[in-house]
Amino acid sequence: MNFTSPEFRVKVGLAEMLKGGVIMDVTDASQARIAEDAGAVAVMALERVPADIRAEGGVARMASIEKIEEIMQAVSIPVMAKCRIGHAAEARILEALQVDFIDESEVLTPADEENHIWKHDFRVPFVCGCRNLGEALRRIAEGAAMIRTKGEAGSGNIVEAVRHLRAVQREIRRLTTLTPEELVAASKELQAPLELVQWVAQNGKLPVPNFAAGGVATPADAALCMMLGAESVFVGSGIFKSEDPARRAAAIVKAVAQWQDPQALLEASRHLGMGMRGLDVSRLTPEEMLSRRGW
Ligand SMILES: O=C(CO)[C@H](O)[C@H](O)COP(=O)(O)O
Repeated sequence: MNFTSPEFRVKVGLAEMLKGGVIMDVTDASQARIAEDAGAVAVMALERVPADIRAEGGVARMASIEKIEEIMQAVSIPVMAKCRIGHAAEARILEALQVDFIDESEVLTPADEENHIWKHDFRVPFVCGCRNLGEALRRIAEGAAMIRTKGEAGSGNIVEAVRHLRAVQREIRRLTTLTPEELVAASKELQAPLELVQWVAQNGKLPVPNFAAGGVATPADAALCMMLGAESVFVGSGIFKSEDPARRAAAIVKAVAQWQDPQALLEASRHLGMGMRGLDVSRLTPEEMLSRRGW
């Protein structure tokens, strides 16, 4: 199967190099420099941070080529960029631009409500979001070399990220207890290929790195994601919708690197100024939940 091929393992190796770090959403060169100076391991180029996409509405597309180039020229760390779910043409353009990773993201307006991109056909690695193990395995089957739990992007509320991280870990643990014939039924329930289900059952983890995203607003939120099994954290609105983005960005990097050290977390949490206001996710309608996009 494709997920064990040498080409795929090279893409996964690139994802592995980002473990233990923070990937920050940025919309221009000045935000990208703030991210790099704060110690981000990569930046994610997009036209608006998720909180603005949510507030302003309209169709959210791949960022403009000029903005992505501006960001690529501004920093020396890897640059990722988002394309719409199912938008293989945006992805081909980003690949031609030589971004380091493509995020087929629910944060942008989906281009295809049934099909995600067949990512094995690309040389560039992809990251995709998930809410549970079945969604993660379907994306890996299509060729995603990195998974991130979706959380609720732009909400400033960590509750959905926690829900999704716990769901993935709980479902992985369950698979490790099943017999071979029960794994066949699990594959049907998860709507995921049996070979991938068997691999997860044998290894007790995903075959690609599992990062967290969506709603991280404080160093403590980022540390909580790591405690729940994330191997790295994506942050956007929580930094750039706060009073002091540079300070908060550095504090979140520190919290992810030292998430097991309460004293370090205490220091990272001091003197940050106002955080983003945040939303009560339980009041959002299903249509307003970005995490429900994709399947
Ligand atoms: O899809 C993403 C990963 O790059 C989002 O940009 C990420 O979820 C950011 O969300 P938030 O603005 O809540 O931090």
